[in-house]
Amino acid sequence: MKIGIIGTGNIAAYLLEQLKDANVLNGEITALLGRNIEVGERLASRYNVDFHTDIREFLSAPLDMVVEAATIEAAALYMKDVVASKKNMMISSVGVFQDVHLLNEMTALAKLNGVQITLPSGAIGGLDLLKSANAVNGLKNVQITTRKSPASLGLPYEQKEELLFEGSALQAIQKFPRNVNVALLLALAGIGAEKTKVRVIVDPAIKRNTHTIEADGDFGEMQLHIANNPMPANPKTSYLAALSILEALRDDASGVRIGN
Ligand SMILES: NC(=O)C1=CN([C@@H]2O[C@H](COP(=O)(O)OP(=O)(O)OC[C@H]3O[C@@H](n4cnc5c(N)ncnc54)[C@H](OP(=O)(O)O)[C@@H]3O)[C@@H](O)[C@H]2O)C=CC1
Ligand SMILES: O=C([O-])CC(=O)C(=O)O
Repeated sequence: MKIGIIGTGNIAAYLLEQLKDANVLNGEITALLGRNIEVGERLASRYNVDFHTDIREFLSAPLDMVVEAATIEAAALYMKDVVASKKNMMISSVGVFQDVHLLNEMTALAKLNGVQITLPSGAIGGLDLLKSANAVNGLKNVQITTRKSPASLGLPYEQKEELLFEGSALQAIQKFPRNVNVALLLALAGIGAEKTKVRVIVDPAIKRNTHTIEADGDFGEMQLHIANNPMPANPKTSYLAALSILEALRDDASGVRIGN
């Protein structure tokens, strides 16, 4: 499998470093798309991949899979071209699907072009459970409480503990586009972005990015607490988010699917 990455930041660099060892995955990163030429060329020469700033040149490479690891804006800008060029795609900036019409449009485009769009589990878990719980529309309530340090939320160091936000996943992703992609994932796996409830707390005493997910419905109830180590290169992003892409790439290459 030949993999292209959109983005030249934290997750992109992590994937390049991991996949330089041919034993990690039955696949290799061959191309990068970015807008930061200095960083892009540095990564390209270090990991022996092609660097492009032009989407058409990037997509003319023989890629089987494109991993978006950039921003919601970049995902919105490029995903139609990727899928229309018959390449499978993995999207990290899941917040791009706050517009449900866009999700429907992309679903249709993927089917038309015979490719798969994957939204990896990212920095959380429990999506399998929510999907099963809602198999016959029996999921009633889903809530996520995200607690992060000021550094992870991009706030001043001296910020006191505070409930910064309480509302729907739809409102949350608009306010915190770099921090609550996970809320959109939950919404898409469950009861939608308007009904999924989100709380965001800044906590100067906390070192980890924590997400507490609560759900109930006809299946019963669940609580899942995840205390994620932040990535050193970007503390907004949890290490688990990068690991989930690696694992999703591995799953894509295997013949057996575990879960759901
Ligand atoms: N689904 C999930 O659970 C999670 C999702 N995420 C999301 O994953 C994404 C990647 O995370 P991470 O790597 O840590 O973020 P970083 O900020 O470290 O990297 C993002 C990179 O994208 C680049 N970029 C921005 N705009 C464009 C563009 N138009 N074209 C190409 N490259 C662009 C930026 O480069 P520059 O600005 O130098 O041009 C930057 O280096 C983010 O959207 C993040 O919010 C993160 C954690 C969990
Ligand atoms: O990495 C995390 O803990 C969550 C995150 O940033 C996001 O969902 O955007």
